[in-house]
Order: sequence, then structure tokens, then C-alpha cells
Amino acid sequence: MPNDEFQWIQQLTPDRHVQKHVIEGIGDDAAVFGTESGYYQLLCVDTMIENVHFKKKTMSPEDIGHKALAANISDIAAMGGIPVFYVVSIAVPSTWTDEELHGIYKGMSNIADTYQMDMIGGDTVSSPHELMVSITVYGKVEQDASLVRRNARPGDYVFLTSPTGRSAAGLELLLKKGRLSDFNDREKALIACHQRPIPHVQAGRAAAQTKARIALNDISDGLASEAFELAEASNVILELYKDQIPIAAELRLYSEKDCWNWILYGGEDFVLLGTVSPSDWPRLQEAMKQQSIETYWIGEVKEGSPHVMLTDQSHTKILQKSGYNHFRPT
Ligand SMILES: Nc1ncnc2c1ncn2[C@@H]1O[C@H](COP(=O)(O)OP(=O)(O)OP(=O)(O)O)[C@@H](O)[C@H]1O
Ligand SMILES: Cc1ncc(C[n+]2csc(CCOP(=O)(O)O)c2C)c(N)n1
Ligand SMILES: [Mg+2]
Ligand SMILES: [Mg+2]
Ligand SMILES: [Mg+2]
Repeated sequence: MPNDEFQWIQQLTPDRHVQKHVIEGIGDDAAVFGTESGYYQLLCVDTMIENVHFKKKTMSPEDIGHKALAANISDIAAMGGIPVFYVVSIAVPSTWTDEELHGIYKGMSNIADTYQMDMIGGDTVSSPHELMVSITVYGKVEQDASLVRRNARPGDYVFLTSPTGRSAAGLELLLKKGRLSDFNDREKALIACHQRPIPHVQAGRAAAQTKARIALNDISDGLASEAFELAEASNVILELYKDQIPIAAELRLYSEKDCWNWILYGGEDFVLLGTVSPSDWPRLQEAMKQQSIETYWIGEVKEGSPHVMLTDQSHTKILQKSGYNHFRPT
């Protein structure tokens, strides 16, 4: 732990901002920024805590910083937005070194640079046991775009912007062997999905730019759970076709049971799950393709009381809303 809170804050203060709307960044009682006309403002917060979201065994300090910000950027992506600023709250136990904390901030600033985001504030406290990092992200989206969860309608198609399940498979490898063990290239790819997820900002932007009625959600708690959230918010049924759900090449080696467990319930994929009308689907696919993003058609929206169904050949079963639940961790 650093030996002076205030010196530490001073040394992590950026000396310039990329975003021109910052009026006051770190150094006063609150950050001050202007807004742009024509945009709605987006605000979200997500928290990561040691032994729940990461362990020293599973993630390096830089991974922790990267993923904490990536998870928040992913929520902005799920609204079709552009991430702009962030503020960081960190609770630090005495066992974490200056160098490790520096690593966390380096992980954040590296991914922030990718999206030209500025850190404009935060809060620092000590913690008796575990490290916690909570990031609040501010973003913006054009006022004529609307990608809210309640947008799904019967007859819509259900799509995914990438296969799911790799992060959970990577986590299992890390929990078994630890991040400093030897892994083959396939395992390394799975581990990277867990440690350094890439938020689907370009996919969200492409969806927003179609101006179509699209419901969008990012996958943090698992495909089944997030599909259920779309169903509930829109008061519809989502029917997913098992043979249309993409299986990542890196997962094909594992047992059917493990593979489908990760795909449906694993979580922390940070890819996007959405619905769109059949008439807007070709336009959406084209907009995605122009950004070199593949979209996977995985099902249809049906009328009825909200739930998620998984159809395999002609056999249909109801998918439970299982996946990650903080009050019911497995
Ligand atoms: N403790 C809380 N107090 C107030 N609102 C909350 C609280 N926790 C969650 N919410 C709100 O509930 C909604 C769902 O939150 P949730 O955290 O499940 O979504 P998410 O951030 O997309 O998912 P995840 O946290 O799994 O990445 C959001 O609108 C969020 O702002
Ligand atoms: C050490 C360790 N054990 C378990 C997990 C799995 N995990 C933790 S939180 C979460 C859901 C997303 O979080 P949130 O809902 O807070 O966004 C998942 C899938 C992990 N990452 N590390
Ligand atoms: Mg959340
Ligand atoms: Mg989300
Ligand atoms: Mg969650």
C-alpha cells in the first residue's frame, strides 16, 4: 500500500485530457464537464472485488484494471453509445503493493486510450481484507438511437455478436492451474477472453447507426440470464435454436456438458445479445459487416409470458434464469 494517500492520488493524475468537454478533472471536490447537444447522456457503474471477480491467481493487476473498465464500457456498448469519461473508486488492503496498484491503473489507462476516454476523478480508501475497484463510466448516444432492453417484439430475430463461453472456460483453467502455469495456444486464447475481454463498442455503434428498433444487452451473467432479462423487459418469449448458437473453435475439444454449460451460463463474455425485426436484419448485418463484425442469428421472439426456450431439433425446453447471481454464487 502507498504510504501517503494524497501523494498517491497526485501521481496518478493525468497531465492532460483527450476529451475537450472536461472543465475540471482530478483535483477538486467534483469533476466538471460540458455536454453536447443532440446526444443523450449515459451513466453506469460496475464493481469488481477480490475473490468474487478475480484472485491474484487468476488475474494480474493490469488484467484487473483492464477488465474493470472493459465491463463498464461494455454496458455503454449495449446502449449503442460512445464511452467518454470514467471515475474510479478503489479500496486497498495493506497487502497490495504500490507496483500492483500502478498495474491496475495502467490496465485501465491502456484500454481507456483505445477509446479516447479520460479519467476525471475517483476515491481512495483502505480496506481490511480484499481489494475492490468500482468504476463509473459516462458516455453518450445520439438521441435518435434506442437500443433499450424493452425493445423486443414478437416476430423479431435474436442475434449475438460473438460466440459465448470462452471466458468461463478460461476461468476454469486459471482456477485449476494458476495464471503463471504453462498453457497451450488454445488455452491461452480462452484465458485472454477471461482476463482481457474486448467490449463490443463498434457493434453497438453499428446497431445504433441503423436507427432501427433494436433491443440490446451485454452478456455479463451468461447468455441464458441476459436473454431472460430481454424477455422480461419486453414482456416476450425468446426462443433460441441450439444448432444456431455458435460454438467457439477453442471449446470444441471439451465435453458436450462443459461446453454448453459455459456457453449458456458462464458469463463475463461481454459480447452483445440483441433482437431486431426481420426487415431491419439485413441492414444490421450489413452495418456490422462494414466494421468486420460477424452477427449470429440464434433465435426468434415469440408472444407470451416472459421466459427463454431452447429448441434442439424438435425438442423444446425452458431455460432457467441460471447464470451468475451474486446472492446465489455456485
Ligand atoms: N445497488 C443498486 N442500486 C440501484 N440500482 C441498481 C443497483 N444494482 C443494480 N442496479 C440497477 O439495476 C439494473 C440492472 O443492473 P445489473 O448490474 O444487473 O446490470 P449490468 O450492469 O448490465 O449487469 P452486470 O452488473 O452483471 O454487468 C441497472 O439499471 C442498474 O443500474
Ligand atoms: C475468482 C473468480 N471466481 C468466479 C468468477 C466468475 N464471476 C464472478 S462475477 C461474474 C458475473 C459478472 O459479474 P457482475 O455481475 O458483477 O458484472 C462471474 C461469472 C470470477 N470472475 N473470478
Ligand atoms: Mg451492473
Ligand atoms: Mg449490462
Ligand atoms: Mg451481474
